[in-house]
Amino acid sequence: MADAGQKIRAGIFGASGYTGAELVRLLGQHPQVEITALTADRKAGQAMAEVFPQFIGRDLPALTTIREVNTDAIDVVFCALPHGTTQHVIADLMMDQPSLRIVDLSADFRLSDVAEYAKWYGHNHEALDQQKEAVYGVTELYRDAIVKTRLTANPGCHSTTAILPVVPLLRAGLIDTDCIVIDSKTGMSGAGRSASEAMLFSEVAEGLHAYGVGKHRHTAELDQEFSKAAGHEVLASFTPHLAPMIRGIYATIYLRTKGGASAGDVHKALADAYSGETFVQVLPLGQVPQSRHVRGSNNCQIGVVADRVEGRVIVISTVDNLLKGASGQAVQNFNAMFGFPESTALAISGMFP
Ligand SMILES: NC(=O)C1=CN([C@@H]2O[C@H](COP(=O)(O)OP(=O)(O)OC[C@H]3O[C@@H](n4cnc5c(N)ncnc54)[C@H](OP(=O)(O)O)[C@@H]3O)[C@@H](O)[C@H]2O)C=CC1
Ligand SMILES: CC(=O)N[C@@H](CCC(=O)OP(=O)(O)O)C(=O)O
Repeated sequence: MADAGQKIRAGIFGASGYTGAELVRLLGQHPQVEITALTADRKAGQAMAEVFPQFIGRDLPALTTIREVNTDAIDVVFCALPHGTTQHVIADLMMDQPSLRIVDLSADFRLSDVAEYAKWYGHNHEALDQQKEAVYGVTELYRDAIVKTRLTANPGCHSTTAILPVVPLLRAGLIDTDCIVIDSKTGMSGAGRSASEAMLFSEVAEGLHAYGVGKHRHTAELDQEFSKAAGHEVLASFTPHLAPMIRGIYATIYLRTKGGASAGDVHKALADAYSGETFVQVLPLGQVPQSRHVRGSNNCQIGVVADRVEGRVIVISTVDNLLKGASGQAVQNFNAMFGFPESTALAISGMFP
């Protein structure tokens, strides 16, 4: 538990990116945080307000390289760098500054099996000691471990959206583990600010397409978390799609129930699992969520609808990829790690319309 009135000094690595900017926006409203370092790569040397004019008038440190950061003057690092690069940055930080705590938004520390990491990411993991300390950061599922860890590995945006509804159903033994089908759509900001020409307005607007079909990296996170929840290996089908919107993940999940469980039973299990949670909202049975209702908030809204085919149920889950899918959950995890109420700086409803 942090002392009352004590300000936590936060460094945001990768502050010139989309998730970095969202961290600056959120932490600017956190009464117990002082942002003392912001880093960039190509944009190092610029003022934050030059890169992101929405921050004009805010008193923020200039963007520097990571090497220029005085790590003695920070208590927590929010690391919003590309995967691959991240593992080396975090290994150095954890070796140099044992008291530092880190919330990593990249994929580098999410998979506890480093052979799986090498398979899905195409290179070996080279921070094995640090990997052993990492806790997978779906706050609602792993809060007890997150409170104690030095390194929280914030989950992927598609992964968070699917894991929140599916894991409680696996734990309760309500669904068939052979038949989990996740059809997930994402907004374009999920690809980051340095995205390729495939993210141009003219390539994405007025269309919809699947990508990473049968081989998207978040499949590995789903395998890990679903297998843990079921107590045996579970392989789900997962296909992401790029939708012509800026923010949002919207997952339609097809499930087969076990032992005659109804949509009502599924709904009750989810409502019970999240009854004490601020950020996961299970809608009344039959009500369908919309991405626009969680946009700009840290909420995940879940709907449960009976399929006309007996024994099947359709579960729909949606988050804002930059909030519950990334920076919002990172702040939620930070709050848990430092003993602040989890909703500090996150008590914001969706931005609608
Ligand atoms: N966008 C999203 O919805 C989500 C993103 N994530 C993950 O979060 C992380 C950040 O994503 P996002 O903000 O979208 O990415 P962006 O591409 O928008 O930003 C990347 C940031 O990292 C900096 N950077 C890039 N390469 C290096 C390097 N070699 N050394 C130091 N700094 C570097 C960039 O600096 P500069 O601008 O100067 O080049 C920029 O600040 C990624 O790992 C991503 O996969 C996770 C969940 C959701
Ligand atoms: C639209 C788009 O490209 N989205 C990204 C997901 C963003 C995310 O969660 O990224 P990491 O798992 O890499 O941290 C993707 O599908 O790769």
